[in-house]
Amino acid sequence: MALDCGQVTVLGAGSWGTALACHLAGDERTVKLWARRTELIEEINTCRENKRYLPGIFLPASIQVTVDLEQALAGAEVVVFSVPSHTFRAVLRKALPFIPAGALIVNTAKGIEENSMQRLSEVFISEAGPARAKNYAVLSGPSHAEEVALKMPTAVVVASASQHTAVLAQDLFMRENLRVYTNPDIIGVELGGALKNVIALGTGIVDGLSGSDNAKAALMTRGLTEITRLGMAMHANPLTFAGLAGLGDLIVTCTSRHSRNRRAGIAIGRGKTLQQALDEVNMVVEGVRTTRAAHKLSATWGVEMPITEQMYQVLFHNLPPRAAVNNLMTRGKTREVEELALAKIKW
Ligand SMILES: NC(=O)c1ccc[n+]([C@@H]2O[C@H](COP(=O)([O-])OP(=O)(O)OC[C@H]3O[C@@H](n4cnc5c(N)ncnc54)[C@H](O)[C@@H]3O)[C@@H](O)[C@H]2O)c1
Ligand SMILES: O=P(O)(O)OC[C@H](O)CO
Repeated sequence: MALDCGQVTVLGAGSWGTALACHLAGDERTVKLWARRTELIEEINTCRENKRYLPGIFLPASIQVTVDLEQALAGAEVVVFSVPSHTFRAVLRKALPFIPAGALIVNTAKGIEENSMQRLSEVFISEAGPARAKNYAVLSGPSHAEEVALKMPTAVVVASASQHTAVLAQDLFMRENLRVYTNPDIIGVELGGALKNVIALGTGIVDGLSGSDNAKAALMTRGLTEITRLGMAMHANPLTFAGLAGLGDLIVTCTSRHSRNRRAGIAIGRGKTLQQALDEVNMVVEGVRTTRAAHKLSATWGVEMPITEQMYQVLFHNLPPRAAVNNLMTRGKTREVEELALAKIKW
């Protein structure tokens, strides 16, 4: 049952913002879509299509596109952020003066701010103040825009410091084709959504190198272990990583042809430089910045993250991918479940 609210404003007219605007349109409400580029407005107004970011999807007339942030946000009861995570602080800062008090804010970006190492809810609080945290939710999980736009069955999760806000966001997005769960663990949901991109770059590299299914399964499983280990140090609920924002998104991003992170990894595995891979994908590949942030977080929290370490060396220090694989395979022997004590399983 969709939330009965008036105007929704979506900030960011890339693949995800456009797909979510389409998803939310059509319930007798106005959806305003804020885009950065004027050319996109002309294209959408004439063709009702976002050809670069979501080709082949019809945008209903109830979606109004604008480049004017003040106009986009006037009267908004819900504001959905769908800008790349590294631009979130700047866009938020510009938007805040125009966001009506009490509006529900849903962030759909997946990343960790590189310099501050802040999760995006922390970025939000640092800009908007703690009083607004109760209106803030994050939406995450395995949800490629191309499939949501085609109404393919999808399940996602919303997390918020406030249960009331999480349920409002759940009601807003829930449809026959989109099942929405709530989770109080905002730390885990944010970390899962951001860190899976590092692993997806890695499985993409394996696809580019050899296509070994065994190696990809090992990377996904051990990747999830190190994400969970960092998450636990940062006070997330370990079970969140077994859910949609953890395992679910890891699976889709590591295996889908739609994944930009995986595609960038494939190009690197085939011998392209990082820059050549990014140029080839030509859309946001958040795993690159997230690898730097995760590398710093691993040092800050004193958590061992061997896959992240090797990805960091490949992306930023020209370590050949085959050498990275070899480094991972020849590490000292260890136990599978390091947190044995926590799991209360003892020999
Ligand atoms: N595409 C998906 O399937 C999907 C699914 C779930 C979550 N997300 C998340 O949504 C966020 C947006 O991803 P996307 O796939 O829509 O990206 P995209 O590459 O398709 O589009 C990025 C959009 O952001 C705009 N942009 C770039 N820099 C900007 C800036 N400084 N200010 C304002 N706008 C700027 C671009 O013009 C473009 O419209 C990311 O954090 C991503 O992880 C994406
Ligand atoms: O295309 P990717 O690799 O950035 O992944 C997009 C979404 O995070 C999938 O849920």
